[in-house]
Amino acid sequence: MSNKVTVELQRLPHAEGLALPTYQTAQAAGLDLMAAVPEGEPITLAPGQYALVPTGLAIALPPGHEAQVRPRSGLAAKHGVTVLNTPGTIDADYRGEIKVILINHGASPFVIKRGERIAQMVIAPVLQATLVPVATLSSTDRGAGGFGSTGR
Ligand SMILES: O=c1ccn([C@H]2C[C@H](O)[C@@H](COP(=O)(O)OP(=O)(O)OP(=O)(O)O)O2)c(=O)[nH]1
Ligand SMILES: [Mg+2]
Repeated sequence: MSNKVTVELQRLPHAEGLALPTYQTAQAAGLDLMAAVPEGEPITLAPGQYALVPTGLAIALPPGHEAQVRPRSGLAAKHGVTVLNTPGTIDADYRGEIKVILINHGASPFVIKRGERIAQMVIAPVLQATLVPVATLSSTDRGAGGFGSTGR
């Protein structure tokens, strides 16, 4: 089964000179996204602070797909930095710049320089539901049990 899909990519002027996002290994799920902040003007996130970080990229996904903006585990494990709205959703009809909402949950300021890999983007198929209102739902063993109903 092929897992390849073609996605149109537009590099905005402030992405000039930055490498294209790439899959870092043969079967990587995510394309690493780079910060397109101006050279010499890094963003510094104080502990607890968040910011919208530009990538300088826009895409046109095929209908029936989305892109998910996910954290990089290395930034989370080493610096406490993650994507605030993870997974961020890029809709197939969005043509604006992809931006990453990064938050610093760590104890030290985190500096984001131009070209730094800040997040990863996973392309995924999506289903759109046709909602059918009903009076009663089909019954199951679980029923309304949740939130730890099966034990700790
Ligand atoms: O991390 C993100 C999340 C979203 N977007 C862009 C692409 C997406 O298609 C659009 C809208 O995102 P979302 O639906 O999550 O935000 P919203 O607050 O519901 O805004 P809208 O009313 O524009 O849908 O913003 C990003 O660039 N980065
Ligand atoms: Mg929305």
